Amino acid sequence: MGRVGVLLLNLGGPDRLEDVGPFLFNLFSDPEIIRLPFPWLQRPLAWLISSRRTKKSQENYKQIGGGSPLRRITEAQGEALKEQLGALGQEATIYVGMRYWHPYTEEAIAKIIQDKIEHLVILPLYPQFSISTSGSSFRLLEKLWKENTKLQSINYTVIPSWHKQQGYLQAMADLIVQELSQIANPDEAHIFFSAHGVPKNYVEEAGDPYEQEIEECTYLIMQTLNRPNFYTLAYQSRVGPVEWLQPYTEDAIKELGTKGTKDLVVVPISFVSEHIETLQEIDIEYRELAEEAGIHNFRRVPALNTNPVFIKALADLVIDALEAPSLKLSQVTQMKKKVKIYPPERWEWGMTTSAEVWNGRIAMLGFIALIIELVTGHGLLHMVGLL
Ligand SMILES: C=CC1=C(C)c2cc3[nH]c(cc4nc(cc5[nH]c(cc1n2)c(C)c5CCC(=O)O)C(CCC(=O)O)=C4C)c(C)c3C=C
Ligand SMILES: [Fe+2]
Ligand SMILES: [Fe+2]
Repeated sequence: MGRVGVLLLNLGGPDRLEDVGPFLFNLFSDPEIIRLPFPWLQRPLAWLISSRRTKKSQENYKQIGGGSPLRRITEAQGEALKEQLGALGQEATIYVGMRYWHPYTEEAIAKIIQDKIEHLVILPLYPQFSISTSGSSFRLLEKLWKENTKLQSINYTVIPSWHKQQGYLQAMADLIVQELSQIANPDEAHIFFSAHGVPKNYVEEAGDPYEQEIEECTYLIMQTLNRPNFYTLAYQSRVGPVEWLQPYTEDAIKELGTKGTKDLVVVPISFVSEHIETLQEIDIEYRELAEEAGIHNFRRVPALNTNPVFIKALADLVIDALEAPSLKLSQVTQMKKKVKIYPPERWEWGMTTSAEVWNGRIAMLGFIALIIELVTGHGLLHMVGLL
């Protein structure tokens, strides 16, 4: 085999407080994050939402040391993966491609071309597929591939999602056991899986498999754990006024408090690194909420980061992918399309009735907000709770 590369895909996060605004602008400029019927509206709306959200978001980043640890952790995962692959007899160069901040996916691709990589494995660091995460990165890569003939000669394969991978499930179960072992009555503790949410219409209209993969994954972790504890799955980090996947984490915590739960072990499920939503949202906001609800023993299972069992799982995924027939970016989108998932036309043009309604609402909101903002200096989006 010739030169082998692994491209790790991730979201990216602002390294410093002054990066928060431009990071948010990049995020909201992505049509997979905010769906609009008119592409020309995307950037003005992204500008509006990001500039109104920056201050609040910066306050949160301040609470975790003034920036996201995501770059540092993802790069450490890359180094550990390289070492593990080497130990298994597979030399490879690892590249990190972030969607919304440095090092950008485009930068990683430029290095891959420069290094004359011949075999490439594309591995998103999201165990479960969502249109808004891995889907967005695949979209971007598809575009880069179409534009560049040098990329077209690389023999590459995509790993769409890996939420059932044995080593990954084991690593998650191990971390939960470690946390439970610190509680006086471990069997009494309630295990609380908190997944990052997505708007409900992603699943119900666009056919995003995210909810199903999260549910399967949670179930399989509980099976691997093989303990008698009760468990709950809920969704965190809702943004904006529309309905997201339910139950919401805050509601579920309050309800458990009302029912008399005393020991809660929170497991972040949709992301493999510490980031703002584990360090700030769970550790600070949800902890406070739990305390108020009478849950006095609130614990959070750490993210996988460079956990050796997890890194071995990633290495196994890469080795299996190199041995299996290759899966192309277009095949992933086609494959999902067949089962009414990830339909590009529908996605771009909003052909379903309710997507139309939602697109219309957003467009209208954008227009009105832009005008009100210009005239009064006060944002409408702020009033409706989007910011
Ligand atoms: C699997 C994980 C994630 C999904 C699904 C996801 C969807 C999603 N996110 C937003 C809006 C925002 N996300 C933000 C930060 C952020 N999101 C994820 C992961 C998922 N997002 C991570 C790991 C991070 C943090 C990175 C870091 O800095 O540590 C933010 C910015 C932070 C803030 O202002 O709150 C926004 C905004 C939407 C709208 C969405 C689905 C459509
Ligand atoms: Fe997000
Ligand atoms: Fe988020």
